[in-house]
Amino acid sequence: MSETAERIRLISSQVLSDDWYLLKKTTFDFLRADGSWQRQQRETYDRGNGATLLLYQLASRRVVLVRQFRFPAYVNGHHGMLVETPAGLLDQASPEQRIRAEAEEETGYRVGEVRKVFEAFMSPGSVTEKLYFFVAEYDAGSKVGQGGGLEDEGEDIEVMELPFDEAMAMVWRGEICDGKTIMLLQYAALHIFAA
Ligand SMILES: Nc1nc2c(ncn2[C@@H]2O[C@H](COP(=O)(O)OP(=O)(O)O[C@H]3O[C@H](CO)[C@@H](O)[C@H](O)[C@@H]3O)[C@@H](O)[C@H]2O)c(=O)[nH]1
Ligand SMILES: [Mg+2]
Repeated sequence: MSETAERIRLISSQVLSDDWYLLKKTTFDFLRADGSWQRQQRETYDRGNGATLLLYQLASRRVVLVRQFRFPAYVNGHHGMLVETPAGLLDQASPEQRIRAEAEEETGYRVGEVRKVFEAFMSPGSVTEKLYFFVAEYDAGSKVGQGGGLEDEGEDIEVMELPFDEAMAMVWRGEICDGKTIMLLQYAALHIFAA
């Protein structure tokens, strides 16, 4: 049992929305550090887990990113066209299996070996999702299709191959403002493209 199992007593759980993904409200008692029990309620948004990948080419010092419209960012004041590392929800597959398929679907690059570099909860106060982060090297022969995503799922993805230094400059200029993408680019700055 985990160290917190004895500190949590589930009281009830209510499904608020079960449409595309699952939103629940759960009531539980939590044993505080001072030994007292406190009743709390939390909403959790469950979309399953996901995986993302930074495609990089060492010799040319380039990376492959994707650009697509993200409605939730749009409703929060952004123009909505986010530049990101390719990513997808796991849908019951393993993270490695899924990221290979997703990378090819979104970018047109078929990757060989992928390396997992870390796992992270991206919004642990409300979203249950854990994201698995990968990196993989590509070369000219890796490009097997156009990418672009699945039109019937509403995906309309532009593939961008650009110098790594330009991608980092886009982070500093605020033009790349997606968390997973910044994390993988910074990983690359430290461990892949470090001078
Ligand atoms: N109809 C409908 N479609 C939806 C809805 N929400 C998402 N979709 C569609 O569901 C598909 C999910 O595509 P994926 O490529 O599997 O996932 P993703 O949206 O790219 O998510 C990835 O990035 C997220 C943001 O960084 C990550 O949170 C997630 O883990 C994953 O890595 C997309 O076609 C998206 O438009 C919805 O409420 N309704
Ligand atoms: Mg995606």
